[in-house]
Amino acid sequence: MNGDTGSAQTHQFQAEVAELLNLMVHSVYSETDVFLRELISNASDACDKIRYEAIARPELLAGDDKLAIRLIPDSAAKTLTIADNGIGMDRQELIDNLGTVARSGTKAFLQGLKDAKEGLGLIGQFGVGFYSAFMVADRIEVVSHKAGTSETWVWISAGGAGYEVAAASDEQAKAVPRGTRIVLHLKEDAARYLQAFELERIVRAYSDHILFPIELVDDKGEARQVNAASALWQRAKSEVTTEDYTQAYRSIAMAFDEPALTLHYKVEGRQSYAVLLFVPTTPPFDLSDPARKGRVKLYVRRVFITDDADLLPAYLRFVRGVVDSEDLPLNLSREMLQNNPQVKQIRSGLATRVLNELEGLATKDADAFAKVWGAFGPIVKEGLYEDHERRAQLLALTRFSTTASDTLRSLKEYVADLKPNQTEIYYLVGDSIDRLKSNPKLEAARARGVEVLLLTDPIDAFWTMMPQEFEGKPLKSLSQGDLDFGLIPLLDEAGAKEEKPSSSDEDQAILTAVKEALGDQISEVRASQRLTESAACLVASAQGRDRELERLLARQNRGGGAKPILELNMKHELVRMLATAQSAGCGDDVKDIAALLLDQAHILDGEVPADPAGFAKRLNALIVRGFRAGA
Ligand SMILES: Nc1ncnc2c1ncn2[C@@H]1O[C@H](COP(=O)(O)OP(=O)(O)OP(=O)(O)O)[C@@H](O)[C@H]1O
Repeated sequence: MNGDTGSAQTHQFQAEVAELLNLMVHSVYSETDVFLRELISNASDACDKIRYEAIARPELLAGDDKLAIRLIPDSAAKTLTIADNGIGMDRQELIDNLGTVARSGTKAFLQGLKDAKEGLGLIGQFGVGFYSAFMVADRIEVVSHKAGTSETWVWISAGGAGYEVAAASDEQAKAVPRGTRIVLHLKEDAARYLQAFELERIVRAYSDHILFPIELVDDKGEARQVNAASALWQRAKSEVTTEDYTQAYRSIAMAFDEPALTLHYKVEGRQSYAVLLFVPTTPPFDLSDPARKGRVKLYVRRVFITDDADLLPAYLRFVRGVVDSEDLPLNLSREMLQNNPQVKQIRSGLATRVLNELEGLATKDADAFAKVWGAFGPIVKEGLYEDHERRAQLLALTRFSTTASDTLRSLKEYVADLKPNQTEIYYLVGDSIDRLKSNPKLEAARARGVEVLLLTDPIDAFWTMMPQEFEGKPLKSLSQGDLDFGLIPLLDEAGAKEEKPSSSDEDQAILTAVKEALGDQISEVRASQRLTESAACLVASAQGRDRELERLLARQNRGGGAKPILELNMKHELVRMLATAQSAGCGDDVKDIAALLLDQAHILDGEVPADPAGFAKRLNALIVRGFRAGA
């Protein structure tokens, strides 16, 4: 019996839990069935845990080694009980696990849940599983006995602000010799969860592939197994229907959508393992979690080991599923997982296979691939930054917005459409497609019909930092370093005879005067090869970081601050005016025009001029002077 047989202690829920419960209790969601899947999934996790722990401590299973989950409806009491003989929880675990939500991003999740019309999809993904039971119950009692301990504890809550934890009565303790028994006092409108056929239907729909038997207990106390409890990944592909896969996906990934891609195969040879992986259609909720953790579950000979084995690289963390090894030892420790050569081999094989399958999908069904890319492209691109080994394959998979088309393009398509003498793949990084499209740095490329990749995902500024090439063509930023489009013919040859950047004395004098006027706000002033219409733009040096990356880092106060180069369009009227002002000895005009050119270049990059008031003042002064001179 429990050492502490004192009266019940009342605890407050963590604020986020209280808010969550409020949402659940007053739930307007019609699909409340999901609560059962959540509780069964927790029960199954508890069975997984004890089976794993028992590898080292077999005594934990003593007297009761047939792990199972039981559903016990009681029409008279209007309760539904979900019981398991898994690992159980002690007093502190009841408080920690059922009184708080440990996951980061809870606030964002709650907001998402409030905003979403169809918020249910988020419930399981975020792991508020247990609390979803308050959609159907107005009071919940959890009686739990942790394996290997001698105490049984009861957690009780009616939603609201708090819960109670007390030592179990003798009768309760006897009913739960190990594991957890969750008694739901069903709300009036949830009475259908007392009906056997309804429970069976939900189990088949959501939890058929749970590995432990789920037994439905009738009013005579007789139990009947209602799930298939088979490891679907061990079955031959020919025996599995699309419907089976969808169900398995939903139960393994706790998802509600259809898988966009299913990989089911067995590897045999030096190492044998079965793989069942899914690419979801809708992005899982934890995709932007900074931990960037994958969730592929590792089993060893049907025993669940961990979902924390990083079986896929972080940039494939949206892939869900199972790997079941025949050869790994059951008692794999964390260190072994890190360093085990067999696990390493599995990792490498999996990543390659997933990328191959994605490639296959892109070839076979471009529309389906476009959807996958739309949902996960920005994540996959992280691989361009961190997976050097597979970079070429990843670049081939990547789809880009470009100046040439309204639909996304691959580099293969880009390279097939190169202009005569074009030896590089051009790109521009920024924060929105529309803003990039009006960026003056595109002007010279546009005049030659040269296609430019428009990169707007935050990760783009990072992977482009490293030298990249596709089929021997280097990728080149239009906002960095020197550009030489000279050999690529203009579209309108007749209209504009290609001119090399001017280097006349007058031009040189303009460049020197502007540099003098702007001082160390810029590192250099030079004649531009990229501009045909606009007067000025800012670029980074060939050795420095690209402009967009500088901006990103500066925004996060992480360095940045390298001085840009100001490029001038020597044919532009405003720039030519500098020469006139200079020869007329109007030093102030030269200064104002130079400052204005720099401010314009910042604005065209989507930035605010360093001194907005000064900018407005100078602009006004110049306009007034212009009008006066013309009057
Ligand atoms: N039947 C059970 N047996 C043992 N522990 C349980 C049981 N049910 C819940 N728990 C514990 O309570 C925790 C919280 O459960 P909850 O359903 O809220 O989220 P979760 O299961 O951790 O997340 P997810 O739903 O994403 O798997 C679990 O992680 C587990 O530690």
